[in-house]
Amino acid sequence: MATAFLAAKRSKDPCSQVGACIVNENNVIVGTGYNGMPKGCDDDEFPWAKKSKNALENKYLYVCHAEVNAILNKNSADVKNCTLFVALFPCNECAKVIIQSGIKEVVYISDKHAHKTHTIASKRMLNAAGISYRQFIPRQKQIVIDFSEINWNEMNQLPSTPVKDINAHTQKEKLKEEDQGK
Ligand SMILES: Nc1ccn([C@H]2C[C@H](O)[C@@H](COP(=O)(O)O)O2)c(=O)n1
Ligand SMILES: [Zn+2]
Repeated sequence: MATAFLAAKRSKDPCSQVGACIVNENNVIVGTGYNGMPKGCDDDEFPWAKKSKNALENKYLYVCHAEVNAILNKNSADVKNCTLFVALFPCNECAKVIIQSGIKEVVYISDKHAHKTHTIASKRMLNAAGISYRQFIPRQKQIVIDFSEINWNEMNQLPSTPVKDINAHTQKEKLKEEDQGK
């Protein structure tokens, strides 16, 4: 699920960044995706509005949902018997693709649109197709990714000297020694 949330960070949707991650029966990741405009449809040019009176100026007619992108991005022959992790419960259009792709389980975090017809239709299809779904309740609310952590010293939790700096230091010492005629 964390991988799904990480994928979501790439979405240009200013309102809802949704990510999805598919794993196979051995829990190996076979695809990730996030909500975005189709290839060739510039994420910076197509509209991200929600409530324009002109439907053509809203995102909904254009955006590819995270679940569909994850399925299309698969790096395996197929996604049969795989599990899909997704932040939001899949809509009816995604449910159709999920069913046809052979995914056997959906794990989601939020079902905030449970009352809406697209979710009710989605559940009706998933139930009929025998695809199980369950809510994921995270044990921890946050995971922090700290890129500087790799340079931290295990013993005292102080940043250790990055390799680049060690080299710079050694080079400085060498130049000093040369200057001193050593
Ligand atoms: N399961 C879902 C649900 C929604 N999305 C995408 C589609 C839109 O880009 C956005 C929803 O927009 P909102 O009406 O919340 O502003 O999330 C998805 O990819 N997967
Ligand atoms: Zn959808």
